[in-house]
Amino acid sequence: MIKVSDLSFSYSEKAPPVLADINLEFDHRTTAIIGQNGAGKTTFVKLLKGLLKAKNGGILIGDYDVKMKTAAELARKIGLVFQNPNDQIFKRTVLDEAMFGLLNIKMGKYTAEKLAVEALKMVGLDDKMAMNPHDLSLSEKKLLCIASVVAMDTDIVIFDEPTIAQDQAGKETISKIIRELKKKNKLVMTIIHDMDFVAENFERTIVFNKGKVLLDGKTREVFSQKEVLKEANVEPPGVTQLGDRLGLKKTILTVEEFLQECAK
Ligand SMILES: Nc1ncnc2c1ncn2[C@@H]1O[C@H](COP(=O)(O)OP(=O)(O)OP(=O)(O)O)[C@@H](O)[C@H]1O
Repeated sequence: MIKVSDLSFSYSEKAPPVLADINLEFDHRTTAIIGQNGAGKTTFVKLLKGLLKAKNGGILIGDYDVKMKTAAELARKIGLVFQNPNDQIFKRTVLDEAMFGLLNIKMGKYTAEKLAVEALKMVGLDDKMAMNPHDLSLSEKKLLCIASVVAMDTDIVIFDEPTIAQDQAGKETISKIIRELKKKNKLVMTIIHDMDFVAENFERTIVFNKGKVLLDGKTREVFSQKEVLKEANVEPPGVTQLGDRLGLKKTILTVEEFLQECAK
């Protein structure tokens, strides 16, 4: 679905590369990209979305060469939910905000409204459609941003730190959205520091360290490699560490798994 070949990137001629020789392929597995601050995750995602252009290397999304496509063309293929909702929201009502991207790609008003309402239902904001987005809580603003991207029905949806400002109910809503998008055969990716959420929701995990891929594999396998993770200053989820300290053989990803293993 996405093929990244020999991708390198620097913000300026003189600066050292932020990303160096990245080769990755993405299929339909839900995929988390993790790594400490400054590892290059956001830069990578901006390159996928065409917000930055790389001089070296290539990115193919299906048969699209990202370098050759306009922002509008890429908007139909790949959606990005920003970390900070205030960077994304600017319309006067929740419904207008959710419709904005669709109208921007010249969709008819009737269809745009239908898709936007469906997406707002998915995130549980359909009873707040007439409200000003700025009167929503931070958690609701984030859900609105998710709805605006989901409404676009892109093949790829990327969440930048989806769980920030979410309480447990908000996190569960986001987990449900991820599952529904996967059911629709979308590629769901995230860049994230919340390891518990990664363990619970993502099949594949890629660890970036200093602009390179340090680990890439099934989430359980990645979190089992605690010594390598240390190199990237990444701590496995709390429940994984607890299971390890108690000497459990299996790498534990969720509280349910922990309880099951302890009951054996
Ligand atoms: N616009 C920019 N101009 C110059 N350097 C930048 C710019 N944006 C990011 N950088 C630098 O590029 C490197 C990678 O940053 P990036 O934001 O991609 O990392 P990250 O892994 O997403 O970090 P975080 O987890 O903090 O979001 C950092 O050293 C950062 O300071």
